[in-house]
Formats: sequence, structure tokens, C-alpha cells
Amino acid sequence: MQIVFVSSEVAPWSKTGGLADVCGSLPQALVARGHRVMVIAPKYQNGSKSDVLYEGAFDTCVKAKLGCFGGEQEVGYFHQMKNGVDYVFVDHPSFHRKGGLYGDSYGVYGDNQFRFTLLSHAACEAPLQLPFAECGGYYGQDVVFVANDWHAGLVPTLVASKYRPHGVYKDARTICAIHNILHQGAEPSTTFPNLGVPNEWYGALEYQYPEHMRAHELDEGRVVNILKGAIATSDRVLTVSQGYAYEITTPEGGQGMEGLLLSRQNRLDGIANGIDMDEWNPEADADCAAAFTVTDMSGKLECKRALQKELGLPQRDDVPLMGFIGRLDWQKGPDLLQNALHDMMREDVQVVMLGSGLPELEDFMRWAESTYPDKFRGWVGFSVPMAHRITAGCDILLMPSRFEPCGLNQLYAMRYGTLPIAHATGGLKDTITAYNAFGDADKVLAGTADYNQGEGVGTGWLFKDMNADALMWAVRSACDVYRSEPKMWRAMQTQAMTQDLSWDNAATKWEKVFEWSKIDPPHCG
Ligand SMILES: Nc1ncnc2c1ncn2[C@@H]1O[C@H](COP(=O)(O)OP(=O)(O)O[C@H]2O[C@H](CO)[C@@H](O)[C@H](O)[C@H]2O)[C@@H](O)[C@H]1O
Repeated sequence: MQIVFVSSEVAPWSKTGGLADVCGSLPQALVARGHRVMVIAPKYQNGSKSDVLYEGAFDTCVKAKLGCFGGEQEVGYFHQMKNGVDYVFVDHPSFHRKGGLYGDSYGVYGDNQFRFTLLSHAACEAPLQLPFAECGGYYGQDVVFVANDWHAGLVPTLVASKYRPHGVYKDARTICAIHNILHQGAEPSTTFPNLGVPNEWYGALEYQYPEHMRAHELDEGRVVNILKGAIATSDRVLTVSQGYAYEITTPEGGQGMEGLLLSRQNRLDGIANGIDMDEWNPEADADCAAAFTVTDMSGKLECKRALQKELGLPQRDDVPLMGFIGRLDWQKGPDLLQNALHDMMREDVQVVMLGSGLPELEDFMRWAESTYPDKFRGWVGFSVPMAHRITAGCDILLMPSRFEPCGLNQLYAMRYGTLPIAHATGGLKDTITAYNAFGDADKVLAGTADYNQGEGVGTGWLFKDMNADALMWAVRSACDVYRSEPKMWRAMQTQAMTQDLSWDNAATKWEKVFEWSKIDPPHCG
């Protein structure tokens, strides 16, 4: 099959979170399974050293004229082939600016609707206009588009409204892939004409906020919601774990989309993410002090000591070192760590947090570090090498996410024998096996345990209630096992490290969804 991923970020070129990791590595796994895959993302240029990442991409010299925002917008395309995947970067001045991908210190950019409308239009044109002369020729019309999150969410609506009615992309299919339903790309309904979607399709995008979410009495709460349009018009909807696929059909998890998703339940699937086994490999991780394997964990201890030294924490082997990596926002639950901090600091533990986001939580990290200098370190910022060192050097990874569509950090952690403590939600619940005190540590260590018969020991801790007491229960349980039951700890690490976390597994399931999408007629014919 020919598959076209459309995404606002793709690693290693542009990354703020897990979406970039997925769009960087899943396509390679699909290519390894014999598919032809293109990934389309913006060519960001922010004047920093990350700009050089695009140096390997060459200008195709194709210019597409896109009908939106009251005229014709011209974009260019750059192309780089890597590990068999066609990475295509959309070039437009609105992607060239200082600051982050979506905003800067003043907040989110005011023209994001414009920037990502361009991305979606450009993506729809790419298979038709890019010749790929030396590598396979035009993709043409027989493609499966995967529109990731709201930024690419106009793709299904454009295919259904602008192309299919004119006989183009009749055999193509569109998948709306939801990595995070919190962000939907909603703007006032008066912006609809900007989108370049035919007028009669307004209803597909219209959404009305419930009364309690409106600003004032005269506010009708009427918006155009790009993700809603994608869910309504795509051929299938896919999200990144089975647990989250269920949660988004409930009022608690659906962020207003639950009704629509329920109506599309027979076309909704959940597939847990895999990980890039080369980038996250404890046997060969250039960012870490030492290498280790499941049979020889001595290098992990070296990583721990090196991390303690780098952070200026007391170098002690016996103290459980716990890490947190992630955006400091409501989703990831760093405020729960804030609430539990005093209790946690009463235990004999060390904690390191890496993240950036809400200024008050960044300040909390600085405050905690100065209050507990022997036990707490806060690293405000975004550093992939540091994320690797924390993942390798810690004993425990904390993931108190309020909701988590899949979560990648817990998968990386388990590969490095770092046991996660996580809120039992979404993909965390699906991918972490809870500690089982009655499991057979000897059999797990010998590789003969039958996990279906309850002989497994688990790969981490899951707490159900989103409060500090529940988190502390899990922290104390984990610290007990760490200190008093080294064999059990080792068995949990073994179970965690020997799981198949690779993309091969997930790619086979994605492939099935592509096949199913082809079997059914288009949802909007
Ligand atoms: N300060 C920092 N420094 C360095 N690296 C940092 C960092 N903060 C975060 N990261 C990295 O960003 C990625 C975060 O990925 P996640 O999947 O955990 O969450 P995210 O919410 O971004 O993704 C959304 O999409 C993904 C992909 O589907 C889902 O797994 C997830 O549940 C969903 O919320 C990881 O690679 C992590 O190491």
C-alpha cells in the first residue's frame, strides 16, 4: 500500500512530544513490511541550530498553489529519503520564525489555523504533484492518508469535499489518528471561509460548545472544529491504545467528541504505540555512561551513579532514584507530584524532574530543588540526551498523567529496566502490568514463567485515584520492593525488558486497519 502520514511534527526534524516519535518511526516499520510511505510535515526554520537538520532535504522545485484564506497560497516541497521513507517538508514563510513549533513565550501563534490549513492542503496535493523521479514516481491517487491530530485534520474533510466529488482520490482512504483529543483546532465559526472547504460542508466542521464553556451570555459557542471534521469525514478513526479508544467515547474522556465517536464506534480502533528500538537501546545509547543488557545490568548502576554525579545528588546505590520526563501541563499531572512532594521527601528517595511548560510548575521545580537540595533536582527545558540519561539512570519513572492516550516514556523506561509508577489510565493501563506479589520471580528470571497463568511479577505500579495518597501508596510499595526484595525487583526488570515493545507488532495492526479501510466504501462517497 501507499501510505501518506501528515503531521505537524516528525522526529528528528521537529519534536515537542510523542507525536514526532510516532511519525518518525512507525513509517519505517511500515516500509520494512513492504509498503511505500511518505511523511509530510512543515519545514520549520527558527534560526537555531536545529535548522541544519533539514540540510539533507533537497528542494523538489515543485510549487503548489493552494486555495484557502481568500486566495492562492504558494508552498514548496523539500524531500529527503531516509530508511526507505519519503520525508516531505512543506516550505512556506509562516513556518519560518523564532520560537517553538506552535507558539513562543507570548503564547500560541495567532495564525496556527492558517499554518496548518496550508499543511493539510499541501499534503493533499503532494501525492499528485511530487514526481519522485528517481524513487518510484508519483504516488498518485491510490493512497491511504493518515491525518495525525487536528493539525492535519483538514485532510479527510478536503478529500471528501474537494477531491472525491470531482472523481479524484476515489480509491484513496483517510484515517484520522488521534494522539491527543484535548487539542481540536477550534476557531470562531466566522473563520470557516478561510479553510478552503466547500460551503455545503460547513456542518461537518461546525461544533457548538455546551453552555458552561461559553464566555458570556451572548456567546453562542459556535466554532469550526477541525478535529471534529476529521472524525466526521474520515474513513476510519484510530487512536494510540485500546484503553484510550474507549475513554474518548465517554463524557470524561471525549472532550465533547464522545457522541460523534460513539456514532463511529464500528470504525474506531486503538493500537498501542511501539518504540524506536535503535534510538532507545540500552545496549548502545550514546547519551548514557554505560551500556547494559537484561542479563548484565552492571552498566545500569553506572548510569545511575553518573546521573547522580551530573545532577550533584549524593552518589548512593541504595536509594531509589525516581524520574519524571514530560510537558509540565494538566495532562501529565506534575501538580500531583507537587502535592505529594513533602510526603515523598520524607521517604529515603531521590527525585529528578525534566520538563518545561506552565511557568508556575517550572517555578515549583526550582523551589523544590532549593528546598530539598539533597533529594530533588529539577531540569527546566527540553533535552533529548537528558531524557535518555534519566530513563537509563533512574530506578523508577513517575507518570502521574491525568489522561494518557498511549505514553511513550513508560515504554522507553521499561526497555531500560526502569519500572514505571503510573496513573491507571488510557495507554498506561494497557502497557504496564501491575506488580504481582504472588508472581514467580524465579520462573521470570529463568524465562519460563507463564504470564497467562499469573506467574508474571509485573512491570510497574498503577494507582487508580488521581490524588497524592494513591501516588504515595504506589511509591512506598515500589520502594519496599526495591529495598527488601532485590530478586523480585530484578524479575520485574526482566519482565519489563523482555517484552516486545518494537513497532513491528503495532505496524502489523496498523496494516490491518489500512486493509479494513480499503474493504469498506468511502465513508463520505
Ligand atoms: N523536557 C523534555 N525533554 C526531552 N524530551 C522530552 C521532554 N518532555 C517530553 N519529552 C519527550 O517527548 C515524548 C513524549 O511522548 P509521550 O508519548 O509521553 O507524550 P505526548 O503527550 O507528547 O504525546 C501524545 O502522543 C503520543 C504519541 O501517540 C502518545 O503516546 C501520548 O499519550 C500523547 O499524549 C517522549 O519522547 C519524551 O521523552
